[in-house]
Amino acid sequence: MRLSKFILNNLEAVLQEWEDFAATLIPPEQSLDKVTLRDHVQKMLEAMSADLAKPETEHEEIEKSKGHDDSPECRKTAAATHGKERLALGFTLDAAVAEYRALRASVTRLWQKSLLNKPVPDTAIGDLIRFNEAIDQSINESVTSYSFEKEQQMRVFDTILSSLPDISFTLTLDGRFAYVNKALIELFALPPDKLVGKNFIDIGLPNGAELQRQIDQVISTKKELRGEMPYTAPSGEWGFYDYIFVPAVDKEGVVEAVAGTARNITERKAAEEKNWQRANYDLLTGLPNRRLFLDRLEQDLKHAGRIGAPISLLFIDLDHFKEVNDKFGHDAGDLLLRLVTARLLSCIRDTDTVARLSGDEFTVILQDLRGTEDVELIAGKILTELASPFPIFSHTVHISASIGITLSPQDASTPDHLIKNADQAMYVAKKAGRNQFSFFSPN
Ligand SMILES: Nc1nc2c(ncn2[C@@H]2O[C@H](COP(=O)(O)OP(=O)(O)OP(=O)(O)O)[C@@H](O)[C@H]2O)c(=O)[nH]1
Repeated sequence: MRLSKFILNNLEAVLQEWEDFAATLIPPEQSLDKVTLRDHVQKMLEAMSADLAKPETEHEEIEKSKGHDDSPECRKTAAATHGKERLALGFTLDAAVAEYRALRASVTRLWQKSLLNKPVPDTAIGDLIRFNEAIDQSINESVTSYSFEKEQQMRVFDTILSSLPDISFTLTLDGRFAYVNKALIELFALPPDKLVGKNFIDIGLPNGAELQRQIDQVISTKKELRGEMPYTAPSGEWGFYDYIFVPAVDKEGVVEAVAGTARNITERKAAEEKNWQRANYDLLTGLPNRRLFLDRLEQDLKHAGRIGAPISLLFIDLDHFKEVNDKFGHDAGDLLLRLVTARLLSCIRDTDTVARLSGDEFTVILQDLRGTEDVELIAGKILTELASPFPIFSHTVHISASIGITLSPQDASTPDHLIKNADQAMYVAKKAGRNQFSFFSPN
């Protein structure tokens, strides 16, 4: 019997044998238990048999020996459909090719079995060679259509990612770019061939080594990682970016690549910074407001507690400030508050804090004090500074201040307690005639 006839007569047996054998070659998750998968292989076998049944012309034989494929369109179509379909079903290229290995082995084995103890027809060897050639050509067709389809998918994928303003890329396991989208190409101002195959250090990112370490971490932990970084583009444009590295894990749970996206968040950052400034600083004087002052006081108390150093809190209230507003107007009062701020800042060190609590109330936190003499010295300096005349518009304005002083840990060690003490001491100074300081006393 000719091989072509044998295949058609034993189609079911061949398909069953192929299915069993292919199942041993193909990873379990790429299972062959779908009827359509079987149908395509059946179509391919039918096409191959039809091809084998026709005598091969001398021209075809010569063309085949040159590696050219003159085989009928129906076989080519069946093989191409096979490649396309396997890709759509998530088969690896290896698994798709393994199916052909199984098909070749199954047909050969069953045919040899059928010839056992029977005279081997003269045409047997020739048929087997042609069958093998048909299998090789089908593999070729299938692989070509698989790769073409994959490339097309990549192009669609690239078109989508490149239409986004966000940066997208994939990295190999050693942190080299494998794919880069248009936004990344434009940001780095480098053509794709200068990016692909390079890592973050190669392309000169200042924090390249840190990014590389983060990629290693994503691979070892299999967990995504987010970060933020500033970047100055070759165009000179500065920006702030947030990024995320995500591990791409295969079906066995092995990380095969790292995908990354990054977004320019410069405007969002600026808005956040502005909001933070608004929430923590006084608009008129630029000094920390009550909220930031409380935060600083808490931090300073913790630090002082750790190193065992005393700190001091001064509560400063301007004397008769209302009169300035009443006499020279609110704008003059505002200007005076700004000038007072500058003078207060000139009396303290950079590590100390001056804050505006409200209206004409200011606080000062003094750190690293050697003793109360230091505090007296600074409080005295503040009184002198504020008592000096202020040029406000075309006027010369005279004011003074009353200062209450409390010490930590001597008087108290919590922010609330200290503020209460300093406020109380300030009233004592006011009552005593203003333009003076007073230390807190529990009595
Ligand atoms: N110009 C200006 N005035 C303010 C501002 N905030 C509060 N004030 C005014 O500051 C004044 C504070 O007055 P007080 O502290 O009550 O009184 P004082 O005149 O300083 O009197 P003593 O503290 O008793 O010496 C009020 O008249 C408020 O309206 C501000 O931002 N700008």
